[in-house]
Amino acid sequence: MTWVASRGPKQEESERDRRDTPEKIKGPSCSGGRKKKRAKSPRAPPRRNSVAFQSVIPSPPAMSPTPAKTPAKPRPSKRILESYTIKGSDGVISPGDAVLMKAPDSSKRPYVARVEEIEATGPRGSNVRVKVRWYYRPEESMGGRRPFHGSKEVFLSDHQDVQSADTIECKCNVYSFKEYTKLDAVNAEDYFCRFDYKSITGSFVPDRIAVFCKCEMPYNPDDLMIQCDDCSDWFHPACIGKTIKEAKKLENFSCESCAAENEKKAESGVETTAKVKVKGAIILDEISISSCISGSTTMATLLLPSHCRVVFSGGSRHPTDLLGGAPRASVSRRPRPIAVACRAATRAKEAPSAGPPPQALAKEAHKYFDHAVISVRAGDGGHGAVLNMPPGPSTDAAPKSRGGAGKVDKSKGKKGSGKKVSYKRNYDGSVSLPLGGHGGDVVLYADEAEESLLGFHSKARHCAKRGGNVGANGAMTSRMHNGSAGETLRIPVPVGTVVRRKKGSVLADLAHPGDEVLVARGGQGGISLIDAPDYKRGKAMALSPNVMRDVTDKVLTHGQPGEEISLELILRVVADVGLVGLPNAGKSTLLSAITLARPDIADYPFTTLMPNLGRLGGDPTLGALQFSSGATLADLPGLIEGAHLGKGLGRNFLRHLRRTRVIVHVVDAAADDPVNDYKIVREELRMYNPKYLERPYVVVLNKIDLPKAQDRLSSLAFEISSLGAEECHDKNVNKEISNENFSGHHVSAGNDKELGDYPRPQAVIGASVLRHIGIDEMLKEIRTALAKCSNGMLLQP
Ligand SMILES: Nc1nc2c(ncn2[C@@H]2O[C@H](COP(=O)(O)OP(=O)(O)OP(=O)(O)O)[C@@H](O)[C@H]2O)c(=O)[nH]1
Ligand SMILES: [Mg+2]
Repeated sequence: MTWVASRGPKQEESERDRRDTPEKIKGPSCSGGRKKKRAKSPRAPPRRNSVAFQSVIPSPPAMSPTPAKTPAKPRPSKRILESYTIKGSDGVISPGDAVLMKAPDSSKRPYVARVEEIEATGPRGSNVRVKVRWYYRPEESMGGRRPFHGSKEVFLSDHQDVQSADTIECKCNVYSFKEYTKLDAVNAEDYFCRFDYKSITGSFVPDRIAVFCKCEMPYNPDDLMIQCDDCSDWFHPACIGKTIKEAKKLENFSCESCAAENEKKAESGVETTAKVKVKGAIILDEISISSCISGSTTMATLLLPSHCRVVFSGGSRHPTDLLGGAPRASVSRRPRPIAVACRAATRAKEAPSAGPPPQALAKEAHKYFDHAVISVRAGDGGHGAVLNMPPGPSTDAAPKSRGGAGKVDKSKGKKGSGKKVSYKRNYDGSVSLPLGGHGGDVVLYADEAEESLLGFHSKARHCAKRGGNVGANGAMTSRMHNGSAGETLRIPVPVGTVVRRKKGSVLADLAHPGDEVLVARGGQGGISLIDAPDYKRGKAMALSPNVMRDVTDKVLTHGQPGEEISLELILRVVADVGLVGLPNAGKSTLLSAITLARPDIADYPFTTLMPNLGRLGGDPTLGALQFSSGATLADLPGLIEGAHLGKGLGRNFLRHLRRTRVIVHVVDAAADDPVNDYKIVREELRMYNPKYLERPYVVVLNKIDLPKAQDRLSSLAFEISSLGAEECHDKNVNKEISNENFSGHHVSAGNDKELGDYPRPQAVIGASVLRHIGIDEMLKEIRTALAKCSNGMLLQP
C-alpha cells in the first residue's frame, strides 16, 4: 500500500477563496492579506476531511441515552514514541525534526513538515502516526510567491495534521534565515523559514521586514546583490541598470547618490587617505576567500581579483525553482556574504561635504546664481507580479485528493461547478496580464517666478517617484489592474536656462515661459508572470503570449530602472538690451531712470554683482517704422581691464549678453580717460565673444552734468564715433545671435580683427541720467537699433 500525505482541499475551492481575498500588502509588508470571513488557504483542508489531531487524543466516553446492545469496541491503545525510524531508510526522526512527506502526485514536490508528536496504535504498535505542522511554500500561501521569496523558502504554518508515518520520505533541514545565509553549501533537503504563516487569515509573523535597494524589496537570498562601498546599502544589478554579468565584473561600486557626492568631493579637490577597510563579521584574506567559496566559480571570479567586492550569491537560481518545480538535487555552493569597503569608500567618509556651504551661497550668490550642476533620476517602473492562474471549469487541473487510501474526496462530485471567469484580454484574445506602473518622468520647465539657479546648489539631486507595483494577492483575477504610474517630477527653472548634459550636448534652451524639456524618462513597469503548475503551464502559455520567461525571471517582473542624468544648468538672462561699462559708470542709475527696476546704486565699484533686469515700456506713438514694442534691459556688473584674466568679477557674466540684440556702452564722461575706458570694455567683449562687437550699439557718455565732462563732450563724441569701420553687418546679426544661443563656448582665438575693424557705434549721446538729460534721445537711438536688428520684429532668442 502506498501512503501519501493528505493535505489541502480541492484546488478550485482554494482559488475561489483566494480570489475573494483583498490584497493588503503594502510596502515592505509581506503579509498575504486578511479575510473578513474565515477563509481556507490553498492548503488549508476542509476540517471535516482532515483528521483533526484532537480527535486522536482520548476523549471522555460519550454519554449514550440508550444502552448499547453490543459492547463498545475497546479503543486501541496509544503509545507516544520518542523516535521513529523512517521506513526504507536509516533516518531516525523525533519530535521537532523537519521531514519531507510524499505528495499524492508523484510528479509533485514533497511537502515539508515539522514533526510534533509520534504515536503508535494498533496491535503491537504497528500503526505509527505522526502529528505534523505543515510548512507552506510561498506559492501555496494566499499572497502567492513574491519576488523576494527564495526558492528554498518555506513558512511555518499553524496548519496541523495527523499522517501515517509511512508517508515520510526523508528527514530535511529547515534553517532560520540567518543560519541559511551562512551555509557554505545548500543541499536539496535544505530549506529556510523566516515567517510564521496563519493559514486561516493568510497573515505572516512578522508582517514587516527590512527592505533594500532602490526597489525597496526584502532580501531574496537567491539573488545577487551588490553593496555600495560608501553607504553600504545593497542593490540589485537590474535596479542599477546592470546585468548580472556586468555586476560581477565591477571592482568598485558606489550607488548613484554616493557617486554624485564623491564627484562633488573630487571636484572640490579634497585630498584623502586611501585605506582598505574590511567590514562585516567575516574578515578573510585572498586565500581564505578562495577556499570559502571554492565550489562557486561565479563568486570566485567576483571576489578574488579586487578585494573590494562584495556579494551575496545567486548562483543556484534556476527557473524551475521559481516556477515551483522540484528542487534540484545538485549541491550548490553558497558563498558567505562578505563586504570589503574600497578606497573610495574611505575617501568618501573622510572628505567634507561638497558644494558651496549655505553661507557662501548667501554671501557670494553672484558666483552661483547662473550656473548649477544637478543630477536627476526618473522613477523606476513598478514591479509586476508572479500570479497563479486559477483552474478553469475543467477539473483536469484539480489536484487529486491527498487523502490516504480509502479516503473519499467529496469535492470530486462538484466537477465543472467552477464559475467561468472573464479576464481582461488583449486584441488577440490572450489574457492581459497587469503591468507595474510607469516610473515618474523628470521635466524641467521655464517658470517666470524663478529668478536664479541658487536653489539647485542646496538641493542638487532630484528624484521622481517610482511606479506602483501590481497589486496582486498571488492569484490571477478579473479585477486585476496595472500598478499606478509614478507622478512626473516637474522642476521649475528661470526663464532663459540652457539645459545641457554635463560636459555634453545642449538638451534645451528654455528661453520662453512655459518651455519644458523631458530630461529623464521613467522606467517601464515590469510585466507579470503566470506561475502555473507544470501540468498547466502549456495551457497558460498559450493563453498569454505576452508572458516572457527567462533564466532571470525576476528581471522581467521587476520594473525597469528610471533614467538618470547629470545636467548642467546655465542661466542666460533673456534681455533685448545689455548695459555694459566700467564700474561706477552709471549703468544701474540708467536702468532705474528708464525702467521700474530698482537696482543698488552706490559710489563704489562693483555695486552690481548680478544682472538686473528692467522692462522698457512700449511706445505705440512711434509708429510702424520705429521700435514701438517693449524691451527688456539687463544691467551687467562692471568690467575692468584684465577681466578676462579673472580681475574684478571676471567676465563670466558676459554670457548674459548672448541673447541681447543691442548693446549700450555707458561711459563715465567725467573719468580721466573716457575713450580708453570705452576701449577697455570693447576689448573685453571682443576677448569673450567677438560677435558681440558686431551687434548694433549705442554709446552713452554719462555724467555730462559734471563740468569736467561738459568741456570735452564734443571731442569725446567725435573720437568714439570715429572708432571702427563704417559698414554694419546688421543682416547677419540675428542669425548669429540665435546660433550663439546654442554654441557652448565663446570664441576668442583665431580672430585677427582689431577693434577698429568692427562697426562704429550707431550713436554717441551725451547724457546725464541723474539729471535726466539726453534720456529721450538715448531711448530713441536704442529703439532704432532694436528696430534695425530685429527688422521690426522681436527676435526669437
Ligand atoms: N553726477 C552724476 N552722477 C551719476 C550719474 N549717473 C550715475 N551717477 C553716480 O555714479 C555712481 C555710480 O552709479 P551706478 O549706477 O551704481 O554705477 P554702475 O555702473 O552701476 O556701477 P557698478 O554697479 O559698480 O558697475 C553713483 O553714485 C551715482 O549716483 C550722472 O548722470 N551724474
Ligand atoms: Mg551697478
